[in-house]
Amino acid sequence: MTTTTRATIFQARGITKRYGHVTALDGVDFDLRAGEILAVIGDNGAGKSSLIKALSGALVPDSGEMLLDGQAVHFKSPIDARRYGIETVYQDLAVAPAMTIAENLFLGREILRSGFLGKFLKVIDKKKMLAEAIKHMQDLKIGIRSMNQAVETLSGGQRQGVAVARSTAFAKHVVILDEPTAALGVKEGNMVLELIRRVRDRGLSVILISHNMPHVFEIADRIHIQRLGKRVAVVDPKHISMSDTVAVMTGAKNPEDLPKEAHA
Ligand SMILES: Nc1ncnc2c1ncn2[C@@H]1O[C@H](COP(=O)(O)OP(=O)(O)OP(=O)(O)O)[C@@H](O)[C@H]1O
Repeated sequence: MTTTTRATIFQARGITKRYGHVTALDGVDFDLRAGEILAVIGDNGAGKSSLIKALSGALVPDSGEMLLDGQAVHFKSPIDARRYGIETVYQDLAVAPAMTIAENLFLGREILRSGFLGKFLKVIDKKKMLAEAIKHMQDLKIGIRSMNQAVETLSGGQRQGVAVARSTAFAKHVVILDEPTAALGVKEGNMVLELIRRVRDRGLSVILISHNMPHVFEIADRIHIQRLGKRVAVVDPKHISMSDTVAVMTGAKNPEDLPKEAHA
């Protein structure tokens, strides 16, 4: 199925967020289709983080609406968004460095089993968590020698892999990745791009915030361009050049002047 024929699964309409006299989001619209990688790009201050925070429940907009599978949703916290199968990996990763990979994968969502004192006293089922962690990491082809390794002993790319694996283990619909390759070298960045493709190929939709235009062009099915708190265009990276995309992003080019096929 091509990305143009896919159903829209997550939508936002007219989202507005003001911080005092600063309008971070100025009636922004957003559409994510099933099984696509949608990149969100924009200059500093364009409102990318604010948009992602609204979509992931980390920020409650002043106005506007969000629809998941056509149903209105109101997220008051990231926990609400997670309940609907939307998981976010922030740039600072929030992995627990001293804990093992398996423990990190299930952090805050540990698998429990009945303890010796009967069904009323639950204990953490380490064996099951380890088995599921191994399976999940293998499914995503993340090569790690031991799941019992502390995360602080991993490379940057491997840590990013653990954070992505954790989000995809629990996401039913959407994975939001905030600058997942920003701190990585070329090889590790490519490894993470490959991982993102695998996540998409498993049927999840991915929102990717990135400043790295070559990465965006390599991996995105469509690109949402954010400017001054609004969505100014959604473009098809197969039918637009990187320089025209940047020109729209910075305001040097009017999106209406793009050829028809550049719009997605
Ligand atoms: N908590 C806040 N308090 C006040 N102003 C804020 C706050 N968060 C964001 N802003 C302002 O809102 C606008 C949009 O910020 P946002 O962080 O969403 O943009 P961005 O596109 O993610 O930028 P960057 O690429 O620099 O991270 C900016 O002008 C920013 O200064």
